[in-house]
Amino acid sequence: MRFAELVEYFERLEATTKRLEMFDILSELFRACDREEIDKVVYFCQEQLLPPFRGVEIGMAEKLILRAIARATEATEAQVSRLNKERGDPGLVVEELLRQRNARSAGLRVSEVYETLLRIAETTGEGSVERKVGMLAELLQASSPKEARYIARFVLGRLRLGVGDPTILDALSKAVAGDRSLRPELERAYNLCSDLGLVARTLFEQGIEGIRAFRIRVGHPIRPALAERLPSAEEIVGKLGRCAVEVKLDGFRCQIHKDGDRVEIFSRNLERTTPMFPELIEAVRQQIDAREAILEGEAVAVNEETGEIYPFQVTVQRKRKHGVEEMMREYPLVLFAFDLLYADGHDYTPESYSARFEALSRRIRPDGRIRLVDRIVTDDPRAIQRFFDEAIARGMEGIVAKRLDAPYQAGARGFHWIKLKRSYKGELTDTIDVVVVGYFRGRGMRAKLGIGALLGAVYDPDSDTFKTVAKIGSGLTEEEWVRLREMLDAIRVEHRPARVESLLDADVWVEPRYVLTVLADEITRSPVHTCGRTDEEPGYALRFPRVVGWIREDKGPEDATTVKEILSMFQMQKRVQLAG
Ligand SMILES: Nc1ncnc2c1ncn2[C@@H]1O[C@H](COP(=O)(O)OP(=O)(O)OP(=O)(O)O)[C@@H](O)[C@H]1O
Repeated sequence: MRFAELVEYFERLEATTKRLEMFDILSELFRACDREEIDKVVYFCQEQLLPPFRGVEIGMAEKLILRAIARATEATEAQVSRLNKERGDPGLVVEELLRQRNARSAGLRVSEVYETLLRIAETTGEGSVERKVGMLAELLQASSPKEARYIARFVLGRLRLGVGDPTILDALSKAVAGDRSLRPELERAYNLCSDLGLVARTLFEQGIEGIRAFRIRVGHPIRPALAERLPSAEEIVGKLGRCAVEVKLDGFRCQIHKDGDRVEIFSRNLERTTPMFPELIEAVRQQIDAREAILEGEAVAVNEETGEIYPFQVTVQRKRKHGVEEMMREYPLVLFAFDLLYADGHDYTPESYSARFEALSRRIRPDGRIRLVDRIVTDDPRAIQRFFDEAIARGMEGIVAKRLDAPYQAGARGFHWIKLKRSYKGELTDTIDVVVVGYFRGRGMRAKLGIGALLGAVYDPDSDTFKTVAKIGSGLTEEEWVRLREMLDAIRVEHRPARVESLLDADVWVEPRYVLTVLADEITRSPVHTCGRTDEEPGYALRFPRVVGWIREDKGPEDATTVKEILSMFQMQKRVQLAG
């Protein structure tokens, strides 16, 4: 496929405000692809060169892109920079400048553009900045004005097509089978490898048989299993019967892949975090009794003298402050392992929790930074309550109860795992993670800041859409409001994104990207929000929502709380209110 053709599809995707239309455009696009390029086209749609766990980034700041534009268009850097200030989009700048020169495309193919961009990303070391600029300038020079617009935006990370992974899965299914029937099988494969390009290419090369034959592999992160909620120990036993109850630690979720001496660690949202945890890498080499293994656990800072687990604020410094080396000396981490997914050719994911935990305990050699998570196995709600109270007293977040006979459910939130957290008096028993989809300018004092309230949405994986649930106007300091507004302005979009369903009209719409944790008093029925709304019934809203903390870096928009979770929290709240 020619890149010019792909760009036509990008333009159509950008223009649509309807999710279904987006689905149709994508399936048409995929149908037009051949097997050599389908993975690349999928990556372009996801606005990446490779899945995030591969850790490949183009690594060019706006300044360098402007320099490449100047070189490609033979304008001066000052001219380019001035024009960029006016337009606010280097994509439009390069388009305009090339148009003035009557530039024509050299007939670039999708794979050529992709490979050049990958080469730019892989260029490192001395003199790499200049080489990157040179390669990009050459690519832009070979482009038509419109092609250059999208290349520049892609390199900047500002393509903003607003396409979600489930929509891509649906569209792949439609492109091959004519309908959405293949989605569950494609999704299963995706959950096992976290690489949509690979799934697409396998589908195009080997058909659905290839997808069915998909197995987990060391080095490819598996999309993590997630927990549901219930409000009490009684309800947990009611649902699971005899179950395992583990402490819920508040640190970094780590999925560890061991291949001989090579060890990789992936975060909850499947980014490669290996460099953050040198002491755990070493511990894996020493303590894990397997040549190849995939295991999961939570890494937390532990006070070696008292054995106490530090609060999250201490653990998280590993990410924010100083160098890793220094933090490692000051607050070394311990990994509390809770699951084994794979070991030496054996896929444990279809096996029961009991079998997996037993195998996990056999594979960990004692005396090191890798330990088994604390747990009990019981069918007595009082024992669970006691374990829970002790966990809270030790500063833990709560507990996670696990169904003994459940397989590992990659990429799914289900009642195989149930979390119970400390409840805040008079408030919901859990916080809610909303995606910011827009903001309102506000009145009075707030108008001065340029932002008065956020429009927060939750995620609906079935339709791959974001549905509004709250207007949030408190919880941040003035400085934080201003900082957030600046961050939102950088991702603003012209019209309501196609995947956002809203009855409210935000003053500024933004690409759904940032997730904030919100505390609220309760969930109420509301006619103004689209979360849970049907033709006959009003939606749901958060009462007195306020932001706690800051943007959740470990969560992408699709990791926000889901519509289904809001509905079940609403039911839980009714039961708790009745009981109280
Ligand atoms: N023993 C444990 N078993 C499973 N997960 C645990 C355990 N201890 C801590 N965790 C953490 O709890 C998370 C599971 O809770 P949940 O499914 O709600 O994910 P989440 O959306 O990140 O939730 P939260 O915002 O509550 O951390 C896991 O991602 C993991 O990081």
